[in-house]
This record gives sequence, C-alpha cells and structure tokens, in this order.
Amino acid sequence: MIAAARQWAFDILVRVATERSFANLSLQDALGKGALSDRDRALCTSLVYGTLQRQRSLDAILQTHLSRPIDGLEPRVLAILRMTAYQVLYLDKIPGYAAVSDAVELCKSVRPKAAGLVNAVMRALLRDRRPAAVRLKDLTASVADWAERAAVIHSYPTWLVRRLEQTYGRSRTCSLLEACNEPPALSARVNRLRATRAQILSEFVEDGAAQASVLSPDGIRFRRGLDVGSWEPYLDGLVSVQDEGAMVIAPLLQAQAGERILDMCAAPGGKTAHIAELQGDAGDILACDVHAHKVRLIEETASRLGLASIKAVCCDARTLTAEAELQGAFDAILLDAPCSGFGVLRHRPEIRWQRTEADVLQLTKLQQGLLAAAAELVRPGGRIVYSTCTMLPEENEGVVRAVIETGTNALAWDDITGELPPLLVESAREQPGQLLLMPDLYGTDGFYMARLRKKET
Ligand SMILES: C[S@@+](CC[C@H](N)C(=O)[O-])C[C@H]1O[C@@H](n2cnc3c(N)ncnc32)[C@H](O)[C@@H]1O
Repeated sequence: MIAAARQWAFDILVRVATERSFANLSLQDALGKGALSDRDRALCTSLVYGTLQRQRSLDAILQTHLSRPIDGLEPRVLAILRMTAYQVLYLDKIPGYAAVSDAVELCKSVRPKAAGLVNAVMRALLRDRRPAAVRLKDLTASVADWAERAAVIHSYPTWLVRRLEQTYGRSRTCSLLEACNEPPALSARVNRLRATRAQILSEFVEDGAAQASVLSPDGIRFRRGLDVGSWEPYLDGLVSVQDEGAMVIAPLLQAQAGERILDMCAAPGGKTAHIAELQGDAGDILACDVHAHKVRLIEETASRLGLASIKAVCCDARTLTAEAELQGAFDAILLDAPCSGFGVLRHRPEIRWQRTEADVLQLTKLQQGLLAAAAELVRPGGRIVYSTCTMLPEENEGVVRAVIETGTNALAWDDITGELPPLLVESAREQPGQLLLMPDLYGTDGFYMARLRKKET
C-alpha cells in the first residue's frame, strides 16, 4: 500500500503543476481534513515543499538517467520522479527502497504504461551513491555562466539568480539562495488586546518549544511545528500566525487611537489586524482588497480577533482617488503591495517557477500606481508605509524613488529608525527611511519597508 503521506503529497504536487494552485493552501486544505497522523503530516509537508524547492536540481540529475527531455514527460509521471528523487537525494531518514517501491505503485495507479520507466530511473538513481551536492557540482562543472551554475545547484530560475547577483554580489546571493531553501520557522503574534506574550509563552515553559521574538514585542518564535488550526489560543483570537519579519511593518505606521487609517492591499488581513491591535481597536480602519473572496478573509480575521474597528471593502485601491471625500482623508496609509513574493519562497517555494521577469515589470507599474494613489489619499503631514515581500530592488526602492521623483505629490522619505526593533536599527542607518530585511539574517521571510511623509502644504 502506498504511504498516505506520499499519496497526498503527490496529489498536491500534480495540482500545483497543472492548476497552478498554491502549495501552502493545498497543504493546509489537505492537512485540515485530519486524515494524516502527525508524522505523516510532517512527511507530506516536507515532500511537497522540498520537491518544489529542489525542482531544477532534481530535473538536472534525473535528466542524466533519461533518454528524452524531462519536460516532455506526462505531468503525473514527472511529479512521481521528482518527489521520489527528492527523497532519495535530500532526505536521509527515508529508506530509498521504500520511496522507490511507492513510486512504482503510484505510477501503476495513474499511468501504468510508465511504471517501467519510473522503476528503471529510480534504480539507476539509487545505484549512484554520490550526494546531490557532488552530482550537481560535477554536472555544472563545464557551465561557464556563474548565474546558470548557481541556479542549477541551488534550484532557481537563472534570470532570478542573475538579478540577485547584479544587486547583491555572488557571495550574498548564495547566502540568500540557501536561506530561501530552509524550512520556515513558525511564529505568532500575540493579540495584545486579549493576552500577554508571557501568558502564551507559559504554555511552552516545560518543553521550551517557544521563545520571545527579538524582532517584535508581540512576537513568539516556535522551535517546532504546531497544529495551529486546533490550537486554542489561535481559535480564541489570542494569537495570529505571522512571520516575525512581517511584524516589524505595522508599527512603522505609528497609528494612534482615533486615527483614520487606510490599508490599501489588506487581505488576508494580517497587518490590518496588527494595526487595529496597536490602536487598541480605537481607530477607524478601511481595509481594501481587489478580490471579493479575499475580503471575506479580512472579515474572518477581524472577527476571530474580536476587532471592531476594521471595515473591509472590495475595490481596486487605485479607484479610491475618484471619491472626492477620500482625498487627503487618511492620517496614515499602509500599502503592502502585491509583489513577486521572492521574500516568502520558504513558504511558497513554487512561485520561483511561476513568476517571470515580465511579471515583475508589470508589478512595478501596479505598485507605482498604488503608491501614487496613496499620495493623494493621505492628509498633508500624514504617513505612508510602503512594503513588499521581495528582495528585487525594482519593486522596492525603485518604486518609491520613481513616485517621489515625479515631484507632484510632496512625498519625502521619513526616518524609521525610532520605530524599528533595536536589532535592526543599524541596518537602516545608511538609508533611514527604509529597511530591507533579508531571509539570511534572522531566519525571517524577506521584507522591504519604507515610510514616506506627505509634506504639510
Ligand atoms: C501582499 S498581499 C497583502 C497581505 C496583507 N497586507 C497581510 O498582511 O495580510 C497583497 C494583496 O493585494 C491585493 N491587491 C492586488 N492588487 C490590488 C489593487 N489594485 N487594489 C487592492 N488590492 C489589491 C491582493 O489581492 C493581495 O491580497
């Protein structure tokens, strides 16, 4: 019988490949059905994330055992080969024969004709005892282009590696590529209106599985996984799951009780809720998202956390400028912009294969349009926080500079060092209006954040 974890992981991988579904959401969905034991949940997660992360490296190695181009294979057969090669090459605790035997059985159940091929390729893979890193080094030894070589070894598209190399140099790029292939740490933000961090941490005193975050006074970092969906403090609205890096962003808005706030791109509402918590739920927050189904997520977040000051609406935030009464109406605006998402590759490994350079160019236009709209909607003297979860400079500083340099909106960089956690202040010293939090520094996702102030007229 095929191990349940492999069957589920295979189904998710096929869905990601053929329907472009999100691995993290498909996993959440599958694991939420409660059909898998804790051990199988962990294995299923590792198979899905690991196979997607290492896809390019796996393909390069698999190709050496195939007589035809690997991308010509039927998607289900390809998913079986990749998932099994991942176990053989990257997981030490899985016996190779068990993975291969399940691979053949899986193939018989979905594509019987290809079972012989799967068996032959996997046996050949098992016979070669060299570790993946050595095989990849040998395979790329004759590749002259550094970016191409690094892209195969660390498993990324070449264009992205080249772009990072141009921006950060080779050594930092390697460190980023490695960090983004690490498993993500789980972290949570305490809803300070309902609990204290000490209260939540007290649950973990005995096994030491959680510790206070050094990046946020409300943050907790876990040393092991947790079934958040059935964790009481989560169900009772005492905590939200949020990356520690993301927790640094809402405080930059300096939102005070009574202030009118706009969160332009708000779903699923993680940062909106953080703003409301920091305002003591005594502000007036308009939270927009362009997708109706995502607006419901904002409402669910607010309701779970017991936050009444958030009003969620479905609209393209750029169109708000057409409403005369909203011009200059907000004390502060968060623009957590739609972006390429390369800072969250640890949570969404597949986006490296889905996003293209052309997407990035399109995104920068959308980001600039949204920021220009924010400049119209904020009051004179008001603040705009612009953030993304990517390390690509054209979506970050490039967007902010382009909008400031139009010269029509009276925006200026605003020093954020006073609101940053002490650990990050040094990193922002050179350019005090912005910060890039890189995934290879503190084990967080990658985030860019900048604060702008509209000059008083
Ligand atoms: C980075 S996510 C926001 C995450 C959110 N701030 C949080 O912390 O939970 C960007 C969001 O922008 C939304 N979006 C994209 N284009 C938009 C637009 N023109 N107007 C409003 N929302 C938009 C997307 O649907 C997506 O939910």
